[in-house]
Amino acid sequence: MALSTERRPVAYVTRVETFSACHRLHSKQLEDDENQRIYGKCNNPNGHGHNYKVEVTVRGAIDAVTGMVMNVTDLKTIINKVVMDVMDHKHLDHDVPAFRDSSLVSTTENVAVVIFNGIKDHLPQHVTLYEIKIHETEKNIVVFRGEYE
Ligand SMILES: Nc1nc2c(c(=O)[nH]1)N=C([C@H](O)[C@H](O)COP(=O)(O)OP(=O)(O)OP(=O)(O)O)CN2
Ligand SMILES: [Zn+2]
Repeated sequence: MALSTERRPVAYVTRVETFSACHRLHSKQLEDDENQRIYGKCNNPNGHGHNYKVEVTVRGAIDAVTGMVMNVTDLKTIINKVVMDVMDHKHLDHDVPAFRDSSLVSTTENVAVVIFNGIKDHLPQHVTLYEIKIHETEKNIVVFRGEYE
């Protein structure tokens, strides 16, 4: 059987979800006064809440038969499992194992990394996770693309 040499177009597909959660910016590796100095009002002992918007973008070749990189319905199922079931209406520091059981501070940067690492292994083999973008507020937005230095 001859292999096709035709190149397939590559596309980026994004699914957006929102979830509500509360948290406190507080490092277990710092003294209380240092936490207060660095995080200010976000170090409030009783925490504060956000309506997070998370954008999950995958990259892959468009399948010539289905016309899809991957079915967005399947992406929705993965996001529900990794993000919504775990983080929605939760206290990130007390309820989410990635923060509760570690010294990770629940900054939006770290929320993005946790979501990225949770989603990447659930994707079909031919698809890669390109980017997690989180809007913590309308003004505070973080992108993680799986990069390390
Ligand atoms: N690099 C980061 N800095 C800050 C983070 C973060 O995740 N990464 N998070 C916070 C706090 O969680 C805080 O809730 C942000 O609130 P705030 O700055 O008050 O939010 P707004 O910008 O929307 O509100 P303004 O009233 O316009 O200041 C802080 N820093
Ligand atoms: Zn906050």
